[in-house]
Amino acid sequence: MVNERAEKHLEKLFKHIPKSLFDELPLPINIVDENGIVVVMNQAFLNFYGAPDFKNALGRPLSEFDHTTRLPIVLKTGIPEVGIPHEFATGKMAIVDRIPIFDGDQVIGAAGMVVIEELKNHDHAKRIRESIIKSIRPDWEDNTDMQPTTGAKYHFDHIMTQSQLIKHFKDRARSFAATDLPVLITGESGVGKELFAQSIHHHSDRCHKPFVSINCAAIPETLLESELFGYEAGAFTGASRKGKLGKFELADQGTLFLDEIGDLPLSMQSKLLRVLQENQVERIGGSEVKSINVRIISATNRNLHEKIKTQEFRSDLYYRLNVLNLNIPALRERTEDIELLIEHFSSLFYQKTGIYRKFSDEVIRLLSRYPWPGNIRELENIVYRIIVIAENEIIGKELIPEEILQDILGGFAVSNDTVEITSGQPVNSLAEIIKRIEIKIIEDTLEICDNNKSKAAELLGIDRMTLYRKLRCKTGD
Ligand SMILES: Nc1ncnc2c1ncn2[C@@H]1O[C@H](COP(=O)(O)OP(=O)(O)OP(=O)(O)O)[C@@H](O)[C@H]1O
Repeated sequence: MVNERAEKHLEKLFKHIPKSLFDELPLPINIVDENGIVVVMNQAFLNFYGAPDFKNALGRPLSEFDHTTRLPIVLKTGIPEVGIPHEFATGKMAIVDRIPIFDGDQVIGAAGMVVIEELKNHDHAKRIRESIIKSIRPDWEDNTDMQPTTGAKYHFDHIMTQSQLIKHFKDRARSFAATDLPVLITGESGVGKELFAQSIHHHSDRCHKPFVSINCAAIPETLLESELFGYEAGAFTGASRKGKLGKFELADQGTLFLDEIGDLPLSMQSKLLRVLQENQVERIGGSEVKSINVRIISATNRNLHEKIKTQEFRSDLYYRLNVLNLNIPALRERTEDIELLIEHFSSLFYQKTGIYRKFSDEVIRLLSRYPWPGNIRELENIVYRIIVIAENEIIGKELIPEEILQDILGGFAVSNDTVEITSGQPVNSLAEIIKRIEIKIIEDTLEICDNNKSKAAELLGIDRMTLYRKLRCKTGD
């Protein structure tokens, strides 16, 4: 279906593609104009989306029909988003591309495409996708994982590590994948719990069935029940006329990932427990009970033992979820992975944008001292943040964000690993140990500040004379 208003956009973008082709094209695609109004929506898209009403979106703002769409954002930024996992308003997950359409340097529209598995066997559609992406990014190479229909994008090869401990956890998780038992993954925020959950699903017999995830902390308590169990038409005021499938039904035969399970309100805990015990769900407002076959993987960064003690988490639910367990260590407990991950994220950035940057050894050494409270997610963000502002190919320490540098310095006082107090000289007293630690901190700060003593003194919150005095103590002057 091609709206008349689309003509001028399509002329520009698809010079070589006859417009009549859109409807036969097995590549789900929709195109919006500069105002976010839908100008193209092909049959493959409607089939994929599975909501027949969606064809009414033609000529209307896409966001009215699907609040999850990011095409309006791409219209604003003009930055293509290629091979990105996306959850549609229907709860369906897929890998999508969002490509801005330019007229000169002005964005005049954006195309959204869904990378369905069937494309693997359809050279023509694959080529069209490629030419659309290359129209905006000529050096792009396709390495998108075309397994979107399951909703899980990652598998064990995506878990980069040099740490023996993580390698051991990967082996353990592989053996968990061979079973159908519930797995509870614990660990601080950003350590890769979801990556492990998706990998287990991918490695299991359920890999061709859906992987559905729900973040129990992000959804308001009042909506959680309908999100999990669905509702019948007209079940409550404001409910959709057609009713809604819950995550359990969507995940039937596959895996349901209950993220942030430690934040699940108590009232929902008992309902969840009942479903897990009976393997049956009943939609809100419904009378029919439906049997479901779902493997549960849950994750939390909370201490569930503490929550059980304070009666915020039901122990019977805990035992049901925690049959198999993985406790993923924080990044600061596996600093040997930092360099590898920096290289990994730099190379991902290069693949996506063609921009190549190398982190100097000094920067890697400094970043390895940072405690990474947000773990790998924080490291990933910092790597991208630094690369985006870097003008030269080699990244030097001046690009490390100030707050990270401050933290590295603050960390010296508490971290034994960064201060060598047993370097061959006998230590006689606490005062001497403190003196050596102080000197080590001052030396490291000077290194960070390019030997600028005023700056180092300022960072350490001491005056310059004190800094000189302390350094003189070292040399015994
Ligand atoms: N070992 C790894 N190798 C490569 N990327 C990783 C690794 N571990 C985590 N990541 C990346 O770090 C980010 C955070 O991972 P993930 O979402 O799995 O963490 P999480 O523990 O589930 O976080 P949260 O508790 O906040 O939900 C993701 O972009 C993920 O791809």
